[in-house]
Amino acid sequence: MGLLERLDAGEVVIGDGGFVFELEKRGYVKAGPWTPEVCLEHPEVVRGLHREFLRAGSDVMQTFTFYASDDKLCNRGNEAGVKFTCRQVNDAACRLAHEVAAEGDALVAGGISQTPSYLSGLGKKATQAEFKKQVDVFVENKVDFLIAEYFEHVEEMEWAIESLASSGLPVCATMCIGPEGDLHGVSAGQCAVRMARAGAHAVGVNCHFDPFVSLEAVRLMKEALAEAGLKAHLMAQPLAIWTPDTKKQGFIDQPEFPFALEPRIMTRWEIQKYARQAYELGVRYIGGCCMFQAYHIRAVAEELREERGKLPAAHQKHELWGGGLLLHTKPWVRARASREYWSRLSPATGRPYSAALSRPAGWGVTAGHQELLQHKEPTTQHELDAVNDKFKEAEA
Ligand code: MET
Ligand SMILES: [Zn+2]
Repeated sequence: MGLLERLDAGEVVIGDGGFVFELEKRGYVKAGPWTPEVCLEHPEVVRGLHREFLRAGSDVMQTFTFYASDDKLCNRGNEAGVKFTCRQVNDAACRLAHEVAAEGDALVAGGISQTPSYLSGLGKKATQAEFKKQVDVFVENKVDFLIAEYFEHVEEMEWAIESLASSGLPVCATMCIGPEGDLHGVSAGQCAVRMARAGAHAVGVNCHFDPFVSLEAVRLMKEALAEAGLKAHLMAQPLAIWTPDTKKQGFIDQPEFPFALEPRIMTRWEIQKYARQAYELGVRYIGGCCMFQAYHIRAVAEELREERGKLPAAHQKHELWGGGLLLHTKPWVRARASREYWSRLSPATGRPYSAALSRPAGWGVTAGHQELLQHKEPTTQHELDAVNDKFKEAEA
């Protein structure tokens, strides 16, 4: 069954988790450019990560094509100075996703994301030309559906949806926004309305915020869609870290981004709560983004086992609510084999004197950088340009 048949029948579709952050940690993606050359450089690593998510219960193998538009990939050669084209990266990514999807009953989704062309103000034609190159490869590779994800300006998202819809394939659209809406001041609700009107079959959010903040944004989207009399499936692929303290741009604005976020990682039990709340809100495409690992996806599949009527292969090594601990040698650990225990536990950070909320280190940076670290996040291209100018001054 295809994506829309599954969603129209009210089934839960479980997405995958984070590739770009995970592979950065493993040493295959560079933070900064965040591009997915690894699909060609170390295909076995990408294949292995797809397999982990499949085993954990993902119904979708999403091509690792984040930031894989030509305008983003150009001048991003690997250490050997070899450059890969959009066509090469997207084609390799499609093959890897297909290969693993065939090992289960998974769907393959081709994914596109925001482009430098849009941010540099090159306009609709140039931006869509970038999307089209990716879509052509997805269509040739016969993916099952398409996802436009990680857009923070609804205008670019509309252009992306238009490009994807021209393929005739089902289109999912998630913006990396929270309840405050996009970076142009468009509310979350209006973003959903505009995504649905542009032709998206499923709309929602991905990345940038924690599962609970993200669901708040999806709730606003749901209300606005109902008010506008529009029908679209709801989708959520949030971070697997806590971001109760973020501003408009989510975890990008946290001082810990991107190299010190580990203390914020959610437990599997917290992700189970997310899965339940997402389901109750009516979200039927439930997955994850950055920091979401296979055990988090397994937690989604386990929480929704009755609704789905099945459990994933990885469940063989994980009994519900820590049941496997009954085989532990120590009786006080055996006593933890219960829902009562894990659903009520409040974990510590383990860091002496650690705080719940963060503060950037203030030493070792220039006055110019110091000012940048305190910046109020830009919400328009004009403001972003001004901050970039300041950055250049600070560097000079
Ligand atoms: C920064 S968002 C990245 C989304 C993409 N699907 C990934 O997992 O890598
Ligand atoms: Zn992400």
